[in-house]
Amino acid sequence: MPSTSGPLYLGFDLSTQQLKAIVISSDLRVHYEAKVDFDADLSSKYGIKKGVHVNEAEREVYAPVAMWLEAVDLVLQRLKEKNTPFDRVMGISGAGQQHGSVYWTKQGEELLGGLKTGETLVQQLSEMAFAHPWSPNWQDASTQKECDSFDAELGSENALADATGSKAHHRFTGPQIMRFHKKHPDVYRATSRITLVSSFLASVFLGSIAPFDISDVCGMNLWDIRAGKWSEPLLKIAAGEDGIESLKEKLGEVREDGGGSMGAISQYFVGRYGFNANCAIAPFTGDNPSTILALPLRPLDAIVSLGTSTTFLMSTPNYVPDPSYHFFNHPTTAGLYMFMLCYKNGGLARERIRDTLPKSTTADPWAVFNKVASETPPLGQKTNSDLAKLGLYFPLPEIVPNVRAGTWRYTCKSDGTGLSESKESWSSDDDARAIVESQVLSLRLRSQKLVHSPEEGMPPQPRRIYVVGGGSLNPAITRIIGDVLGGTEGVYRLDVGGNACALGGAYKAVWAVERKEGESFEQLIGQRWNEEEATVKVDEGYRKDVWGAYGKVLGAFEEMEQKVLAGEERNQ
Ligand SMILES: Nc1ncnc2c1ncn2[C@@H]1O[C@H](COP(=O)(O)OP(=O)(O)O)[C@@H](O)[C@H]1O
Ligand SMILES: O=C(CO)[C@@H](O)[C@H](O)COP(=O)(O)O
Repeated sequence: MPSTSGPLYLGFDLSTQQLKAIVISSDLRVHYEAKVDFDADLSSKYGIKKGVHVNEAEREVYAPVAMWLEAVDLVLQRLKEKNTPFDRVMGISGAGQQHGSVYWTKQGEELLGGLKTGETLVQQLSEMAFAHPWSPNWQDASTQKECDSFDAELGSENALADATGSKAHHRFTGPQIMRFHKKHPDVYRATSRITLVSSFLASVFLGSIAPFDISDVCGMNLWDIRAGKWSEPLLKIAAGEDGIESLKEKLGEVREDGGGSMGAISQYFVGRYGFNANCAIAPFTGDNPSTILALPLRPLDAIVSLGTSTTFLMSTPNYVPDPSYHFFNHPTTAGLYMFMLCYKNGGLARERIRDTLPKSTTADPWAVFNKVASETPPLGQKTNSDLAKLGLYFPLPEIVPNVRAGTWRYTCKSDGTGLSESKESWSSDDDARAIVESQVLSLRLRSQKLVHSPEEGMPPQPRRIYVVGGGSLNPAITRIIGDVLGGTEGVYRLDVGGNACALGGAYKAVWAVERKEGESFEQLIGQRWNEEEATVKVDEGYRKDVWGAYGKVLGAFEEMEQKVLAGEERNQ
């Protein structure tokens, strides 16, 4: 039953394919939800596919900013149609897909502060508020040269990872700005402010340009995490001949406090939708930092986010950066960090394999995929003497490892020896299981340094694995996650389906407004979070024999990646 009194809090997730909104009460119960699917609702107007445009020739991927503005009004309209009492919403926060950049004009800042309630956001902003109509998307792979400069600037990719939490990556905003500046110098100079997607969405609700938040800023290769300030040498190479000061002005400040209020909601939303004029706009963050806020994550618990991207997330007090993964500041708690692995070939790569199978005759488009993936034995081995099947499925150039698009199929013996490229053709049934196994084997390989034995006699693995995102609804996928990754307490789905990220944003809004002096996010949410209501166990997790079988081929999996990477050099 929707709550009939008391404050409500609104969380957003502006992701690659959708804008999602969720409304909760102080006790964290969900009362209203709505979403806009860019392909289903707006592709006829914006011509996007899976939320973006692609320029193959330059490996560019980008999204129309105007589409996001239109989606904000549309998702609020849909919440209104569900009779959401906007006048009771006392806090708003949320998240945006990470690394994307938005280029505002000076006039955009002025327009933001004087929006008329009789016209929509897209009518008032799309023409004049942006120096560039597009936002480079995290799937972009056009910045290899710029990444080489970033990796070299501090001496090595290790030094860059140590300073900023990551080595240089195509999608990271610093290399993106560096290329943007070279490719569009006049547009760059006409740019008054550069925001991330998260601070773009916060700015729309705030009615002025919002600062970066302390976590999402770590996805730029520009923020010195240890020093807690912009890295001057890295700003310098991004800024080019226009100089560091002009870029500093465009970037603005970084807000250290993930909570509190950046100001009251823009009058546009009060007048047009009836929001409470005192509704606080809290900092918005990246989609992955927001996802780890969707539950009080304990050390050694892990989240696998099965969205367009596949990400593996853990919260840790230890800053142990390495070029093979990512570290970000925690979005609400100083002294904690978010460990992240991120893969470009996530949901869409799984969809492509699904679509090679016979079409499902039921309402579930994944029914056939699930059947064959579940009925195919681990590693495709009908007997232990059969060769184990290992594959890599990258319809897009991959991030981890940094390799060209392609599909590779190898086999090895059960003990991991005898790795060789597979000579016989594999069936789509083989591929259905192998793509999920390969994605989870990569998570296991790269998270080894972050996990230890959760209890006496158990091998190093996460204690609990929470699955979120669209793919978390899939029982075949969650079973393979348990088989490969383990989880001594099992695999759990956050029972908000694909909405964990928006839910994390809503929880952040509750904490931002209701926290007592010095009360941490973990304390406040931990006291109110109802685990039984919020999660459902979807798999047993650790099974000794099958977990051990995957462990025996982990070295072969890594060797396969090395062979493919070696082919990368030959291919260049
Ligand atoms: N039942 C399912 N099985 C597997 N994948 C699914 C299922 N339902 C949705 N998905 C996948 O989830 C992805 C979208 O998840 P979502 O978390 O909403 O993504 P994002 O946040 O990146 O927009 C799509 O790529 C879709 O293929
Ligand atoms: O690039 C990353 C993280 O580094 C991606 O996780 C993006 O942040 C977008 O993810 P989706 O929410 O669209 O899957």
